[in-house]
This record gives sequence, C-alpha cells and structure tokens, in this order.
Amino acid sequence: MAPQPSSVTALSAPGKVLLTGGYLVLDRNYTGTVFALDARIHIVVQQLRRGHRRGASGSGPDPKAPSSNEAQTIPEGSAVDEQDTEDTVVVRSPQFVDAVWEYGVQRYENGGGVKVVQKNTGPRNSFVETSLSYALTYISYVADSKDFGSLSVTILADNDYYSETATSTGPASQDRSARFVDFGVPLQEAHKTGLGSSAALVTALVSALVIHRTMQAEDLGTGRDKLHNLAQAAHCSAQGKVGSGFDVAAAVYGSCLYKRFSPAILEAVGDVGTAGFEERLFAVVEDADTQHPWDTECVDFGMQLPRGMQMVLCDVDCGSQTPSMVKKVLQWRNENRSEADILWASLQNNNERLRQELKRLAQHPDANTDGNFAEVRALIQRTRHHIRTMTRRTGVPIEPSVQTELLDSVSEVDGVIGGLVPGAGGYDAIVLLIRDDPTVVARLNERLVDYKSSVEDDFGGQIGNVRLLGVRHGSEGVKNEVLEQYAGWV
Ligand SMILES: Nc1ncnc2c1ncn2[C@@H]1O[C@H](COP(=O)(O)OP(=O)(O)O)[C@@H](O)[C@H]1O
Ligand SMILES: C[C@@](O)(CCOP(=O)(O)OP(=O)(O)O)CC(=O)O
Repeated sequence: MAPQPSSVTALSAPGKVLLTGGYLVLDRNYTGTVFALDARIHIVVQQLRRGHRRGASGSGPDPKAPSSNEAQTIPEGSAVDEQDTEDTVVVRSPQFVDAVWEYGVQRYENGGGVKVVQKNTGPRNSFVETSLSYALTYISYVADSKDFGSLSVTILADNDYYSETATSTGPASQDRSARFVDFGVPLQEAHKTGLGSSAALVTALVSALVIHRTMQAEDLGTGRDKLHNLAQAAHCSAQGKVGSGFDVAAAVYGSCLYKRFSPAILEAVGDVGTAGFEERLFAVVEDADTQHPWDTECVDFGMQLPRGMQMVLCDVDCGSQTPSMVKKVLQWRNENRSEADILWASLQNNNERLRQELKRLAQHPDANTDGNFAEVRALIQRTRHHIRTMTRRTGVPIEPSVQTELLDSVSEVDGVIGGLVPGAGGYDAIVLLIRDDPTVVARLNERLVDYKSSVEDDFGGQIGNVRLLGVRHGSEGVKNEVLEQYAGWV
C-alpha cells in the first residue's frame, strides 16, 4: 500500500555550470565536468482539502491568485475522461507578477497517462505543465490510484537566476523574508542569467510530487536514480529535444563528471496521451526496459572544489541562442570528421587533466605548494586555446573576441586562477576559478565596474554591463528543505 501523503513537502534543486565539455558531452564518447551552484529552485507542495478549490477571493495566502471562474477550454478531440469532481493543482511563483497557473487534472484513455489543463488565462508554462503531467502519470501508475486530491505548489528561486535589473525594491518586498526577492515583473520579462532554471525547476517539481505522494522525505537518497530518469524524461519533453541532460544530472546528483545517456532511452517513451504512455514512462523511470537500459554515468558526484579555491560567474548581460549554435557545431563536425576528431580528442584530454588536477588538489590540500594553483591555470589556458580553434573552424561564436578580451582581462587580476566560456559559450555568463579570498572578489569588482570592450568582435556581437553574480559552487544535488525559510511566501 502506498504511504500516506504528508501534508507538506519541501525540497530544492541547484542550477549548473558546465565548466568543460560543451558540445563534446552531447556524444557519449566524451564527458563534461558540471558544477552545481548554490543558487537553487525550491518547491513546496501542500495537500489541499478534498474538494477544496482556491480562487481569487478564496482562502489562499496569495491575493494575486486567479479567479476559478475563468474559462476552461478542453482541446477538441482529446480523449480525456471527464470526472465529476476534478482534482486541481494550483502552481504559484509568487516572486513574479501574475505568475499563477491553475490546472484541472484529467486522465487519458488507454493508459495514455495524466494531463493537466490550464484553467486560468495568461501565458502557459510548459516546464511546469509537463512536470505535473509526467509526475502525476508516474504516481498514478505506481500508486494504482486515480485520486490525487488537490494540491498547491509554490516555486521559489534564488536571486541569481535573474538579472538584478528585474529586482523590485518597492514596498511589496520589504515585509517579506529577505531569503527570496520579489522580482516585481512578470516571469516573461525577467532577464535570465542562464543558470539552468528549467532543469532545476523540473527536477525539484517532479521530485517533490513523487516524494509527496509515493515516498517519504528520507527516501530521497535511494530514490535519486528514479527521480533522475523521470526528470530527464519530463525536461526533454518540455524542451522539445533530447539534449545531453547534464543540467538535469547536476540538479539531481550535484557536481559530477557526466557521461550522457543514450538518446534512444527517451525516444521510446513517446508522447503523453498516446496509448500505453503510462506503462512506458513507468519502465523508463524504473529502468525496466531491457532494450534500452539507462547508461548515464555520474562520477564523483557531490565533488568539492580544492580548499582555497572558489568559483564565480560573471554576467555579461546578453545571451546566446544555444540550439542554433549546437546545430552549426554538429554540422561542421559531421562535414569535417577527421579534423573534428583530433580537436575533440585534444579538448577531452585536456579537460580530463584539468578535472584530475582539481580532484587531486581537493584530496590533497597540501599539494598546492605555490598557493597559486599554477597547473590549473595552465590547463585552463590550454582548454581555451582549443575552444578558440573550435570557434574559428566552426564559425560559431563559442569564445568570440569580446569574451576573449574579457577573459584575458580578468585573468590578469591578482588571485584569478583562470576563466572559461562555460556550456555552449557565446555571449553568456563566463565562469572564473579564483583564490577563495574576499579581496580577490573586491579586485574583480573594481576591474569590472566600468568595463567596456575595446575590440571589434569577430562575430559582430556585443556584451553589455559586466558584473559578478553572487552565485558560488554548490556541490549538492536535490535535497529536502525545512519549511521555516519560506515564511511569508507560502
Ligand atoms: N521561478 C520560476 N517560476 C516558474 N517557472 C520558471 C521559473 N524559472 C524558470 N521557469 C521556467 O523555465 C523556463 C526557462 O527555461 P530556459 O529558457 O530553458 O532557461 P534556463 O537556461 O535558465 O533553463 C521559463 O520560461 C519557465 O517556464
Ligand atoms: C552545447 C551543450 O553541450 C552545452 C550547453 O550548455 P549551456 O549551459 O550553454 O546550455 P543552456 O542552459 O541550454 O543555455 C549542449 C548540451 O550538452 O545539451
């Protein structure tokens, strides 16, 4: 029998930065070193009384909740069982204006799974919708229950996921706990800093729902692999593509050396609503499909930085289009296989040496005899050299000249060990490894305060205001949270 659901479940998952292995990690023959961040997305799931519906004038803590009278449209032709008393899930992201999504929970026929139908008007949130649909499909299958009861879900994000410009300093934020900020704008207007909010959100949301209904909080450790499989499936579906999944892996396991799963594992699941979807999703989550066993490898997960070292991110207030960059790089690789193989091997080899050096220093703190992490610095420079070759040969702005100039400039600051364009690169935040010392951060801030690029970019791109984010290395993956910190928000 399924355990009795507790009335409230709270947990969080971290954002990520792919230190090395961008593009390579898309292929199982290579790996990526991914760091989890201390910026996390929190989810609080509360069980509502059966039959209780929260509306605008209702009893919920948030006066911005939508009217439950707003029109609900069920798409024509959808094979959904109507129910007399429909369960409801109300999701709120109270740091943003009007960020409330109210869903009716419905079931497809022929084992097609569970769908959620948005009842209120306003923009849809495909990551929230898909996470609910996938988690509820899995839960209803394992619990053999057609009855979820109604749920209230609150999403809270650490401040660094969004640029400072969006932060409200108005009175609305003043009587709330300082732990989370009122951004004072609709979610669509918030300027993302690219820390992997969607992967952290999907991971935390599916984990919270599964724990809430079918596990106990203490099961988080042993249930981690299943939660990973479910989160990867939901995130891929919401994104509309199968990426390498390093961001979901970091959200679940924390910092690690990542080798991707074979894409065929998720291609076999199909779409929610198709006959037998719930059975296929169950097999994927439980790793019961013998034709397509999970082969993700997360080595050294939860790994720490060496003592005396810290990681910082530097927001450049711009942003790249990752999918089109990926497409172009992979096309070049296909058309120039032998050259690409040599370049990929050089990068993999050097990235691996860098990871091993970081690991050695973490395990033997006395090995950093010069106090300057000189070997780490040299290895970062070499990886950058290969990334610049990749940039030139593919014609994709992975490390464009404006970023080269910025990385060179900050690398001269006393105490900065080295920096890289993480992930796909482009005009996105850069990552720096520094000596863990507040004077280094102060010197960096000084260097960045009036920073302006002076080179003409080779791709015509630009970077805007450059500033250090408050985010640091976090190590830990998904974890249980205590409710007290959410006072004033849930
Ligand atoms: N605080 C939040 N509340 C609700 N949804 C969020 C929140 N943060 C992120 N999301 C969801 O994640 C999407 C952003 O994902 P994506 O564009 O992949 O950015 P990222 O690179 O940060 O993952 C948003 O459009 C929204 O659907
Ligand atoms: C190219 C990649 O290998 C790395 C992209 O890393 P980013 O951190 O740049 O990605 P986004 O969060 O989607 O912006 C693609 C992948 O591994 O899926």
